[in-house]
Amino acid sequence: MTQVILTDIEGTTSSITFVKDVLFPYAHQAMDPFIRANAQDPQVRERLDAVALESGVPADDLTGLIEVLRRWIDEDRKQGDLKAIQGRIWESGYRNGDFTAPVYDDALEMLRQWHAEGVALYVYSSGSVPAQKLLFGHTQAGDLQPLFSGWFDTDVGGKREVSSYQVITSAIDVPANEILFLSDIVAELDAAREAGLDTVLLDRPQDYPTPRTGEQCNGHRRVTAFTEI
Ligand SMILES: CSCCC(=O)C(=O)COP(=O)(O)O
Ligand SMILES: [Mg+2]
Repeated sequence: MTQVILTDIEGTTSSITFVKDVLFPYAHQAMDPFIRANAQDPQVRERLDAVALESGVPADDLTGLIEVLRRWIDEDRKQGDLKAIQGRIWESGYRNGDFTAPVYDDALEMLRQWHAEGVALYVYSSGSVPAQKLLFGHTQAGDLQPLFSGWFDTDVGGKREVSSYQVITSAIDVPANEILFLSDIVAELDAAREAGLDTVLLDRPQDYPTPRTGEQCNGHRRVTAFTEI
């Protein structure tokens, strides 16, 4: 019996185009002024030091660090320090009303229904927890944060690592087979299944115009909307 639903965001509750065509370009454009204005903020400085260590760029070379962060955005790197900095940048975008977050109508309907039925809802995304809260706090349907019982990002590990789902299962404190993980990425579902979670593949035509069938689904149940779950 499913007690908990753990959901991905990009390609699952919300469109890939919102992330790739709105959020990432916004962070790319604002990266330079944000870093120059906030490099002395201890939380930002800590992230920049980590980026310096990983990239080999000197920690005092702001221009070089900005270049690395922008390149990582272009490469869609799921890197924790980049994600934390992106979250800080998006904060002003949401607060200024530069954009709101689209959540698919079927996802909205079912998240509300599951919550009303007593199913505990959690998020697991590569986006930082603050970025997840901003997204669900600024949707076209208003603030959806109260629907969720908890949030996980790559602080628990990468989304393709089995151990990440073991950490999440322990944190939620529910047997793994009573947690249903929803994602558009088969490799993430493979890792979750190996940790004992139930899985469903979101294969939305808006995000994946060529349906993934047979072997490509690797045994995960495939749906095109939350209403089919
Ligand atoms: C929290 S919104 C930003 C999404 C993001 O940065 C990202 O990389 C999406 O990853 P997901 O794990 O939700 O597919
Ligand atoms: Mg995804």
